[in-house]
Amino acid sequence: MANGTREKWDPALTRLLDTLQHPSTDLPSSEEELGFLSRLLRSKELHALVNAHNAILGDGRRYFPVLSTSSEVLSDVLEELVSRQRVADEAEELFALLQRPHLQGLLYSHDAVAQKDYYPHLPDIPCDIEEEEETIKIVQLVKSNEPLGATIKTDEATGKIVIARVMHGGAADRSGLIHVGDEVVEVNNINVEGRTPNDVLTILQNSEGTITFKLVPANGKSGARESKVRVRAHFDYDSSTDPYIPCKEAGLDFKKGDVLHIVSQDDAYWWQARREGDRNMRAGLIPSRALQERRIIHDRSQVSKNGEEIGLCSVSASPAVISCGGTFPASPRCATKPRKTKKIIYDATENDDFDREHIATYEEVAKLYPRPGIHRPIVLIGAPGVGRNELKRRLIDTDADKYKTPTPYTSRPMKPGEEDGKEYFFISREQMEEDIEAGKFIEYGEYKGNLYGTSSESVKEIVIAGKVCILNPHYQALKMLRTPQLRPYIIYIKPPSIEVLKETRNACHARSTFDVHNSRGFTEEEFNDIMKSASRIEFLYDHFFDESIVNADLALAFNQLLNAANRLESEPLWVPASWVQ
Ligand SMILES: Nc1ncnc2c1ncn2[C@@H]1O[C@H](COP(=O)(O)OP(=O)(O)OP(=O)(O)O)[C@@H](O)[C@H]1O
Repeated sequence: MANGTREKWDPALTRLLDTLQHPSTDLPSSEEELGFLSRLLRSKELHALVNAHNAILGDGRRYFPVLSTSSEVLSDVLEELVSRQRVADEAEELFALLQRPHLQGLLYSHDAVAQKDYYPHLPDIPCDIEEEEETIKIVQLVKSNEPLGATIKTDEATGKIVIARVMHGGAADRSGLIHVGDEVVEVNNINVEGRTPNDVLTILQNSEGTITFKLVPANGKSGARESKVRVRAHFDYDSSTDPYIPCKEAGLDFKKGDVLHIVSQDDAYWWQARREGDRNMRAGLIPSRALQERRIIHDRSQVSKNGEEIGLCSVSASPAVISCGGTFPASPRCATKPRKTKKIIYDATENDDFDREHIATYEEVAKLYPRPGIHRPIVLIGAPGVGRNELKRRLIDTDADKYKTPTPYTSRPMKPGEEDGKEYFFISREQMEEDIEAGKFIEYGEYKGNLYGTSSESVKEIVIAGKVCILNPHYQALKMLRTPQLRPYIIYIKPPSIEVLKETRNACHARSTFDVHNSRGFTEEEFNDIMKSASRIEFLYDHFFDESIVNADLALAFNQLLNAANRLESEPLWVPASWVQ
């Protein structure tokens, strides 16, 4: 190695290398050991590590992270950039750079270190310590208005008071000194042996200034790692009405559709979460998926047994005994089916659409950034007659070159004046049956002895051509459409109240879609059918909807649809996590 090169290296390593060249009795004697040591000391990797170490610690300064949420800042910047990509080349380049997995990985690692997201180490217990002697840590916190962010319980086995839970981002967590399982020995010099958690609470409430805990550290520290998981909630949660939450003040309320950042899933029954976008660092408690599923199953079984809420199902859980309660809406399965006079009749069996064996609690989601030239299909779902065709037609009218709807297939013979591929693709019944069997149709049905259907291929073709595919399929087609390949944006067209429905439709002389010839208005019974169908669809599929639009005033509803279509092109939106992997 030339001296010139070596000079740039760490002086201590260079000295060591020099020593190796003049072996003394203190050094390993075998050629093999000397060779190994010399190769190790010359390796670039070791020198890079030493240089990094020196750069961080060498000048005696201590470094602190400027922020510990750089990956969240990254998401914000991406969101800002997404609409400006076309403004400047630099913006487009930055957008592409920030989406690179290496850069995102680097920022995640930075945040993990900044959040001290690694295994905490306490000093080793000296070897000569007496068997009976325990290591005690003394933690002093200044009392403020902020909750401590920890819960305590009596350990069932030992009867001692222990830390049951530490809320991510709370005061206890930020101290880095209080961990789940730590035994509380003294609070403000008061021995708490034999006391209850409530006694400890009273001591804490009566104390002023600083609070001093004497704790016996737990043996195995629970990992403080903050997860990156985001979920969309499919139910409303109000902690104030939940009698089984271990600590009411720590509960996090949310509404169906809210996106939550799950920071800890350490506890099987109570997760810790923040509402996405909420910069409040303290996490709150929410029921875990397992707990919520149990509650739903229990509620359903009670509804089907008695039709009303009764009793509680106890689930023994740490740190509390958790039970389930609540009522479940009566199944709208009894809804009268709308008369089937439309051309395309969905052919699935009744049982197929009863999709609630799937229990909707939380769905893991991730942000999908729009990419120029690749448009997500827009799917309008709703009760027959609610106005989906009307809205679709209006959207296509705004730009017929951009918004396209797939041409349906039929087995009926072509009529004079018709063109293959214009109104329909005309194929033989045998061919169509074969394709249906092979799962090539997203929906299909039979009318007056002829088959009609929409093929998945024709949807894909529109997407590949860089157009926005707009569909208004039967709701049973949702499961086939909601795939990572198509990534549809599902808009539910909701009817207004029955009074407003009648009023708006009658005022515009709306044509009934239940009538084969579309020659008359909706009847009283048909209005009722629209409402019943709507509640059935909501019950079965509302966890699939990205957005709902109430179709009362047509112009207003259309405006909302147009806004949604524009948003799809310009904003990152939450989608099932599996779609972005
Ligand atoms: N908000 C509204 N106010 C008044 N009339 C409306 C409104 N929305 C739709 N309509 C009218 O209601 C009738 C039925 O609408 P449309 O054909 O769009 O229903 P659809 O949901 O597509 O039904 P289907 O699924 O059975 O084909 C049409 O005459 C349409 O113009």
